[in-house]
Amino acid sequence: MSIKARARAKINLTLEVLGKRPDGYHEVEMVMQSIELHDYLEFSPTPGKITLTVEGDGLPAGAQNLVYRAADLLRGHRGIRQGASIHLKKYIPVAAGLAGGSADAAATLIALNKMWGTGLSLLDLMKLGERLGSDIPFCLLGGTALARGRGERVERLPACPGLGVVLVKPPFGLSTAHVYQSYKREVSVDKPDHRGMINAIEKNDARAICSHLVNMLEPVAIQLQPAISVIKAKLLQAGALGVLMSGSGPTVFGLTPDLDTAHAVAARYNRRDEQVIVTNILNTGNKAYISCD
Ligand SMILES: C[C@@](CO)(OP(=O)(O)O)[C@H](O)COP(=O)(O)OP(=O)(O)OC[C@H]1O[C@@H](n2ccc(N)nc2=O)[C@H](O)[C@@H]1O
Ligand SMILES: Nc1ncnc2c1ncn2[C@@H]1O[C@H](COP(=O)(O)OP(=O)(O)O)[C@@H](O)[C@H]1O
Repeated sequence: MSIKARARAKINLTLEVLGKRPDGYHEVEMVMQSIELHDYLEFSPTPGKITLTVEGDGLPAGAQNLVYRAADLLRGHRGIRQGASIHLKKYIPVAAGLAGGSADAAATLIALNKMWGTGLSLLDLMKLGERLGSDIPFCLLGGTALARGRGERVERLPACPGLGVVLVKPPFGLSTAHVYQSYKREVSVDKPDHRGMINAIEKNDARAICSHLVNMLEPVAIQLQPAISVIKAKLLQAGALGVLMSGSGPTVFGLTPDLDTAHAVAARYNRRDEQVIVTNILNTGNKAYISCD
């Protein structure tokens, strides 16, 4: 039986850096949100080994790819002898602050747990996934969530309203490690008001959500790549209700009341060499965020 999965991207509605940890990571607190934009993955059983083919974006198809590493991790964890042939079709921009790699790894854990019958719970998979990246536990849970620790301690929040999202990805990547290493507390914005953001979400208040958008990594990313602040200004000019850089960047997202308005904002956006993608906040109720069929 083959399994098809959608690996959804994420944006950060708030991101607070609380300080450096002894293990070299930074303590963070952030409100994270799944969006419809997704990669496609297809899994088929094969005897013995793991093979991966990748369509789009010059990504490694070998053991460096997070899809391969997630499959290998699950196999080793449960002493599996079975193999898998995996095809990945990329749509999420790479090294963009949208957790595309983490989303693919999360989808791989869910799909192979099903195909191989390893029987791990979602919590087991989240525990296993955090070894591969701080965003993987969130990508496994999906929806609207509060993340703490280095990002691996996630708890579900009330669902964010289905707003439109315009993503603008400049023609360069930003390494998550480099942005965190360059972070300086003094060069930052005020701390986010997570509780205020959560109240705005509970009230379905799009304007209040936009007024609470704060990412403490944004100033250092803008120091590294000033084009990010130009993109923010152009997105507001095009009619977005609120704008923010996602995660460690460089992608900037603009929020709109609905998907149609997001298409109108994208059409008005004065693009140069940026990639512009229209999508929406994703809420699937109590259905899984990683759809496997
Ligand atoms: C399992 C790994 C790491 O040991 O294998 P290698 O790739 O190093 O072999 C994976 O890359 C997985 O790396 P991990 O570092 O967890 O990935 P991410 O969570 O995306 O973080 C990338 C980098 O950003 C910085 N970072 C990230 C999150 C955070 N809360 N604070 C940080 O300082 C750290 O320098 C971290 O190394
Ligand atoms: N399947 C994958 N998709 C995207 N990036 C991947 C994948 N596998 C490994 N990577 C590597 O992981 C790093 C982080 O990618 P990604 O998760 O897209 O960035 P971000 O965490 O900024 O959203 C990139 O340097 C990329 O080379």
